[in-house]
Amino acid sequence: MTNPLFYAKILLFGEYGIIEDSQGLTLPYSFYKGTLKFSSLDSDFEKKSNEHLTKYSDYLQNLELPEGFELNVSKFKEEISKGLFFDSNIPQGYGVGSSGALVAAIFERYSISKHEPENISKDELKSLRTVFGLMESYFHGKSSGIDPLICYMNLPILIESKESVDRVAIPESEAGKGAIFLIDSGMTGETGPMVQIFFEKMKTEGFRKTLKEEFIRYNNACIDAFLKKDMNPFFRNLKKLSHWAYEHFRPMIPESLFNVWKKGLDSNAYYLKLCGSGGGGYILGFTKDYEKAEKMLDGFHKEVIYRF
Ligand SMILES: Nc1ncnc2c1ncn2[C@@H]1O[C@H](COP(=O)(O)OP(=O)(O)O)[C@@H](O)[C@H]1O
Ligand SMILES: C[C@@](O)(CCOP(=O)(O)O)CC(=O)O
Repeated sequence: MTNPLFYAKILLFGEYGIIEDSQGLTLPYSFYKGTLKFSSLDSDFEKKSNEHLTKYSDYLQNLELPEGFELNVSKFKEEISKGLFFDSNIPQGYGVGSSGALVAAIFERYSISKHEPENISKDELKSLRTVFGLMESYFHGKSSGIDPLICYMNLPILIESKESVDRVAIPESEAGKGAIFLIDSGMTGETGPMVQIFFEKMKTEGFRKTLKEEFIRYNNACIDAFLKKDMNPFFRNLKKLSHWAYEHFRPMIPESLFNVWKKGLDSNAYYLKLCGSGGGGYILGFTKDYEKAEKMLDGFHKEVIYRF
């Protein structure tokens, strides 16, 4: 039997806001995926992945999980010694959840109690999120646990607040002129340092105030409008969100995209926002006319993730 596949994820809305109790919306992204596999570890990638797993298994061995959750770490270690690696094309440090997919795959294979994603209640989702948060913290410091959760469930997830997450139905993608797309900044980013910059900014009262009164308001309004497919308020709030990030999330915007970020705001042809913590990796773009936006963003590598 082959092992299950775990997909990349896209945090469409909620980066940083979810740390401060905003809503968030996250989707599986099946273009990239990973699965646990055995091999003779001939390639560099396989060898390196296997080494990562060895280090991670040491962390898991010392990790206390909440009651009712336990991982069979000795089986994990035994399988690592037999050539286990995570066969994944999810780019690392790109904000699309390579470590989340890995955590979900490990949990699926080594959790002693079985959890069927189809039958999980809202309360169990909350406990799973806590477990995943602890497991994923190894990779980039404190983790919200959302990445492995979405990956494990393989369904869009609405983050309602710090305490509460639920499954959500996303409007069907359809062949229209509009698109949501990823732009490659051409460099990797690291979540830990970016989150640190965010907390540094949070020490200033002015920043806390604008985050709460503006950023979180636009963010939540975007989610609301997107789920209702209410495209005019959606784009109105997207513009505000993009402009706010241009002013206040400057260190998180990869330099290679700084000018085109502004160009989108000035022309209204498209709007850019962070995709996860930023600093590198992918940035998200939204446009009512992809053909036009694509021409304006000539030379950048793009991937369309949703059409409307
Ligand atoms: N295929 C893989 N095999 C082993 N470890 C992996 C693999 N993919 C990702 N990882 C682990 O996840 C880390 C990257 O996770 P992270 O820094 O959170 O970035 P991302 O935004 O891609 O999740 C890597 O440094 C590595 O430890
Ligand atoms: C920046 C943050 O809000 C979103 C996650 O970012 P990333 O998808 O791991 O790059 C951090 C977090 O909530 O864990």
